[in-house]
Amino acid sequence: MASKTLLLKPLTMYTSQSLKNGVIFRHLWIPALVCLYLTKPNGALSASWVVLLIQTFLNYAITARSWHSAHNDKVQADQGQLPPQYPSAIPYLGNAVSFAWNNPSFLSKATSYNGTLTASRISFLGFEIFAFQDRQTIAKIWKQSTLSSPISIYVYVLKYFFGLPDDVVSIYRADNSGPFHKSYGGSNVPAGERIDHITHRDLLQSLGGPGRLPTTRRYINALSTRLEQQGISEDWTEMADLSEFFRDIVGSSLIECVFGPTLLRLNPNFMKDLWGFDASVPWLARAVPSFLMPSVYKPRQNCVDQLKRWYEYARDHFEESSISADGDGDPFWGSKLIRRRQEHLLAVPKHDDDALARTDLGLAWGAVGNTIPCTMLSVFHIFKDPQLLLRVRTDMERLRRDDGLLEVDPDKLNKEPLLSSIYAETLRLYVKTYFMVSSPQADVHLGKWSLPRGRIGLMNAGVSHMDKTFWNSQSGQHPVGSFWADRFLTDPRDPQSGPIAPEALGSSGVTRPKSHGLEAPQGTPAPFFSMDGTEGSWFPYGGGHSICPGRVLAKSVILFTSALLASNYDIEIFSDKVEMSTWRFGLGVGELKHALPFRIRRRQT
Ligand code: HEM
Repeated sequence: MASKTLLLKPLTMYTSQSLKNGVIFRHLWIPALVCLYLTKPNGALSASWVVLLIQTFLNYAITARSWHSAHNDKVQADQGQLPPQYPSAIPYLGNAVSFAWNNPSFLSKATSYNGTLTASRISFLGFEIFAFQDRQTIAKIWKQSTLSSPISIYVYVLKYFFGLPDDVVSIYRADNSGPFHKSYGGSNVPAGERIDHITHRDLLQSLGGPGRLPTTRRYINALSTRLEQQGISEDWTEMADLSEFFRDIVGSSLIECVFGPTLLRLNPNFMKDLWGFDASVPWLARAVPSFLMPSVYKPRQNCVDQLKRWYEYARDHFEESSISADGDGDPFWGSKLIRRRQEHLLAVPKHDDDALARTDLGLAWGAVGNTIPCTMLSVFHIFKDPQLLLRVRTDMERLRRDDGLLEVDPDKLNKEPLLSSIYAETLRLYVKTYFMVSSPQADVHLGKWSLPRGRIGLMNAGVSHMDKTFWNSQSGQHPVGSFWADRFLTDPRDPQSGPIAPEALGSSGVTRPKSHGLEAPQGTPAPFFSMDGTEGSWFPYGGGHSICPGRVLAKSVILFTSALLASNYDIEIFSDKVEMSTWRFGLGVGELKHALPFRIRRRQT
């Protein structure tokens, strides 16, 4: 009896569930076509088309009905249910066409209901993706230790973006031990093959830990030297494109502060090839084979060859005494981070110079890919608004009087309220990265929704960054799609100020940002910068343990470059707007559709 119940229960559950979800009705075309085939009436072909058309309509109606009812049914906040399926007409194909055709607009539609961000299951080509965009769920995702390892996405990126050979990728694929010091329970990956942990430990210590300040100081020196070398005088110099200027001057300075001056001295074309690689990334991400587009693969190979040449030279010339007094920099390897990667990554099985060069290409691209366009866009907005430029210059005058700009403590600069707000607003407006998470071992409960074991969860920063119900627009004066330098400033005297819309405050525990003692020293309640409450809505760097390890360095680069240019130069940009293409949607900052011609001169002092 018991065994009969055990057998029948899943069957009846499946049938009633299937009826409820309309699964049975979605496959009526199969018996209909079989009947047509067996009876072969006149006009069978046209009748088959009619059957398929009716079925398409029926499918759409059924999935749309369950999509609406899932959102209209009262769901308890902590129920942990599967997100509803986004309506689609054709089984197997699912939402593939809309997803590929206009990805940004499809994703926005598929993850909102009645103007509120939500979650949905998007199906295509037999696959199912769990798209989460509501801020409560995203904030929960960042806190889940089981979703901390980016290894599943790493495997794809290393293979397709950087061309890591399969035998090396297999080491990453086999590593289920997680990024933490202690392996995940159940994992028996040997310590020397814990590539997730080995990579992250060095990145976190060098970019977020003791290595961050020396690296930032090297950036400050490299940038100011490069700008001096441009020979920009007090007379205007015209240049063809602000983006090119930043890629060259700011990009080289950032690469130099991590990889040292020798890489660029030995390989004068490295930056050109690195940006060539950056332009190829959307093709590589779509796995376009090299025999169809060999030109897409050329800059990547050039970068790898140049990195390998540099390794040989640095090995021949580096000595312990080359390390600078701060214990971090050296002229050959550039930084402790690179020395550690040489030591630790080459010790991992299957890793040789070629494999290391491909992961170092990842580090170089990770450093400049988003930082440089964001720095350029911050500077664009500052110089396009004379009032804003004046405010930044006034703030920098104060800082200059206290410390001098080149000697400024990077952590002190990073606390400047107006510059910080410009930085946060630039990233909000332009960074549209996709994030994927997966839990290989267990289902994950995310409050209202859940993510089953082994399934892929997807979030897009761009969708959340444009959430009209969350971001403060001061009653529509500063729409979410426009740049507003003060969006992230909270004025204690103005209840309408701050990053979060007053109507969104109070909902689901979101409160008005607190000053954390950042008021002006005289005790006047001056506007302060705070990101409090924006955790599930502002995530250009991702979140949780796999959050970008270079984020504080990136902020220093953006703030210092903006401060230096605003203080020492006049820049006139001959274009009033920036138009981004959607070709790179999901891969970080979009690509500008046009050049930004400008002129520059040194300010008279
Ligand atoms: C505005 C600038 C930047 C943005 C928007 C950005 C964004 C990101 C994002 C979204 C990720 C993936 C996080 C995840 O997997 O969840 C990432 C990873 C990474 N970023 Fe950044 N990043 C920036 C600047 C930098 C800088 C300046 C560096 C270093 C010098 C850097 C180094 C890295 C590295 C090494 C990784 C891979 C970390 C890993 O192994 O998981 N990034 N970044």
